[in-house]
Amino acid sequence: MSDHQQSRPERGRSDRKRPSSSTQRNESGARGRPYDARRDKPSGPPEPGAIAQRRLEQVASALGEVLQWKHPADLALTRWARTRPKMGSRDRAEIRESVFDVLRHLRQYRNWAESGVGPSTRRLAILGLSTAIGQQELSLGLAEDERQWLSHIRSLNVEGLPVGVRLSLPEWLEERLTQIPESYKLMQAMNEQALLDLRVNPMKAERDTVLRQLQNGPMARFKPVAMPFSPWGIRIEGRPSVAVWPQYEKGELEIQEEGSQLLTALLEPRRGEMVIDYCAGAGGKSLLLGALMRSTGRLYAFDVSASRLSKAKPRFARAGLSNVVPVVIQEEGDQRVRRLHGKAHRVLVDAPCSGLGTLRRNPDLKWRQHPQALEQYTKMQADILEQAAACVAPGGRLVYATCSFLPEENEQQVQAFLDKHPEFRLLDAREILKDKCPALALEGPYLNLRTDRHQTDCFFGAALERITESA
Ligand SMILES: C[S@@+](CC[C@H](N)C(=O)[O-])C[C@H]1O[C@@H](n2cnc3c(N)ncnc32)[C@H](O)[C@@H]1O
Repeated sequence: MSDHQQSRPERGRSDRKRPSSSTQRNESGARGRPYDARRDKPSGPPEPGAIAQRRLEQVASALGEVLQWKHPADLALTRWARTRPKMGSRDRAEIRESVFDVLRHLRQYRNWAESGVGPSTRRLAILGLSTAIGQQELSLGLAEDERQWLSHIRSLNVEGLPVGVRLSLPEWLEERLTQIPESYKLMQAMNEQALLDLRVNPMKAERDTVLRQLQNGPMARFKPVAMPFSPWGIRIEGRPSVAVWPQYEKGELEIQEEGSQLLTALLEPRRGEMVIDYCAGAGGKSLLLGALMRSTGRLYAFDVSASRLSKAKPRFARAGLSNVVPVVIQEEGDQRVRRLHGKAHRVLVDAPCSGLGTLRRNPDLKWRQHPQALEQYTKMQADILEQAAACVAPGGRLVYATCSFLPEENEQQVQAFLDKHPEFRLLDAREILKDKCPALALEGPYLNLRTDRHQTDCFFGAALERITESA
């Protein structure tokens, strides 16, 4: 289940300043202090390739953990790293980048890994690490046959491979992509790393003021720029710890993907209204909703998960929001939900979904999702939409959203709802967003964001209005 959050930022390649292979590094990659790969011997110059060898072993070990698919890749990596406290942030970043590269290209890499000798996880690790640190640096730590194998693989022309292998798609997903226009371009874009998206808190700061501060201070090295569409968004390169930036600590800045910002804008909450974020999770969208309401009125943050909601509470406080009421609700028949029937001006349903629109950040979802899970999601989405819609007041707005590109989770879901509920009508997202996001080009009445066209995660949003009271 995806929660639409950006996973911990990955370090962009442009951010990497790699020491030359002859430079000595300690285990965390810092220059100057010699790293002793033999550990129990006195400190001295590393043996040639010792660093690359050790890194390769680490990547293979981390992959062994992640490829069991017991947990999302981010969590599996965090657990794996927890048992290796001596690793520095640079070690972790390089290992993560290598593992994620393997996850993005798993089908293609498995295809290549069938050739060569030794354990296949090691060959996958070689391919991932060669992307992360470069073939030349890695070669120092390889045996001669591995070096030859890697050179051979990297010289092959991927254009000759079947599409599903070239793009590393599971077969079930490859089949479903036939429903989606220009799906090749879409999936190519989804195999790229995403940059890191930030959002200014409109209650506390102006986007351009914060942007100037970042561009003129030490954060300038992350190349902050205004987002193309979101009026609150700033995009940066690299993987800095934004949580220690003063603007973040003051609640002026949040991490939020641009697509998620635009979805929130589709609800257009106003001061003094009663608004429900029906699947609030850790509060990613509630934060912007509350700020757009200028902390007035009442914003109910509902979720069935107490642990997710508990993560949202400190974020609301940091953002200076006092209008949010977090409520852990029951999946069905919740009395507190019933009491709000027909009362809310705006309701957002940020539904649980396959999360396939976030493959840039969560490439493991390709391998962890499956058609049976999709059936469960679509059923759950229809049920939640039904319950949330009951809370919308006459003339009120309902926004249904997912971070998926699959029609069965998106347009088809909305169409089925509209067929059943003539008291709702579809609004045109282009009309709603045209003043706030003048550069945003949409092809129909839905907010249909695609990574290849909008450089955001794939988000879907439909704005509906209740035109008469339901019977
Ligand atoms: C896509 S995530 C929400 C992400 C969140 N809106 C954000 O921006 O951070 C979907 C959420 O729906 C919640 N959920 C699942 N079933 C639900 C139900 N029946 N009613 C309300 N929330 C539900 C999940 O716990 C999860 O937090």
